[in-house]
Amino acid sequence: MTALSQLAAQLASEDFTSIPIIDLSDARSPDLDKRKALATTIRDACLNAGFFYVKNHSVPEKVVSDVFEQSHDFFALPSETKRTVDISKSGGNFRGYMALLSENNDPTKQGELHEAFNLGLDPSLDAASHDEQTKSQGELVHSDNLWPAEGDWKQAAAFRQATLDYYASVLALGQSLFPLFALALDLPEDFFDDKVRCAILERHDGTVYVELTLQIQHPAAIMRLLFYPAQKEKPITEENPGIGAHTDFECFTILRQDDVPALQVQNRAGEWIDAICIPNTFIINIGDQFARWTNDIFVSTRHRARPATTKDRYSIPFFFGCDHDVPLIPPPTCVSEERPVRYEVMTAGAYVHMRLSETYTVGKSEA
Ligand SMILES: O=C(O)CCC(=O)C(=O)O
Ligand SMILES: [Fe+2]
Repeated sequence: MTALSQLAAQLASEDFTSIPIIDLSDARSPDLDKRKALATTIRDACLNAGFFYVKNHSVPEKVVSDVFEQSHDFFALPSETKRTVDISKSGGNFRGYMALLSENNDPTKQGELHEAFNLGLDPSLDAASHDEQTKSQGELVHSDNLWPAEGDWKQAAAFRQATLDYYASVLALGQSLFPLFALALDLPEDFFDDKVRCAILERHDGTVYVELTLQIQHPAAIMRLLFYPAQKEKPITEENPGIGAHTDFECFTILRQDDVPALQVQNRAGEWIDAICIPNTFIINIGDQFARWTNDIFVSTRHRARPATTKDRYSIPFFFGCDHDVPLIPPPTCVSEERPVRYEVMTAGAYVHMRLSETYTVGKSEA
């Protein structure tokens, strides 16, 4: 058995009652030993809870507060205005606005008490990813995002700018985690470089942008603004949760929550552990694509959102996958005699599309 496989078996059998907080200050340290030490703490979290907080993550707080402000204003718009960017107009591409009760992460339930605005990589950041060549891949089409028009909402341009600034900053954070995940898996630090092909550009004012070139055709990162309105008439129940119990689909999720608690993570004993709100942190959780790719060395853990019924809540999950054309072949360190390959190899795009189609009935009927 490989050392990693042995450790995975051990940590997957131990339970957790809290979620670790990991300091990312050493993520870009010139000292390899420091990067390795950080990767070890990340490894233990990925093999055990599948969830961890990160602090000192380099995303500017102003970028975060701006997008939350815009999110508040967007969801406060009249329903007709929000419907101008309804997901049904995205050609089966899961972009745009989703109204209350239009989603079911747990298919046994009756609709979820949140609204959402979904976006992916924007052509203004990467025109090349929207060309015909990309569309011919036939797996998951990267079409334009749906943005409110200035004629419908005078703040539309500021909304778009704040949302894209956040997207670019969190994309950069996500990309900076891949070398650490590689070290965590006993792989060369650059293992994921050709599987997540974005280059990060830092602007003189410190804003991080992402340089995307022609070869980057499948940047797979979907961000959602989520709004859980306070429920006075229709209380949050088992049947109508904020978000029902589920695992995420992509490699990992970078979640920012506001100060209204809701997120809970299920441990192996079946208990729901509160993922409390910790200022200036993001929560990272492993998704099913990474669990599958690593032959279940990394664990993808069930979670749900059950906000208090008396307060509005806002959160922003950012689902980071590898490029859609990459086949999910388990790396050699994740396979051993005792842990033979567990899953059929699919490309990342085919896998995510399959999972999205199961959850979003709107996207499915349009696809
Ligand atoms: O809003 C939250 O805290 C959790 C959101 C979530 O789990 C998801 O969107 O997958
Ligand atoms: Fe989730």
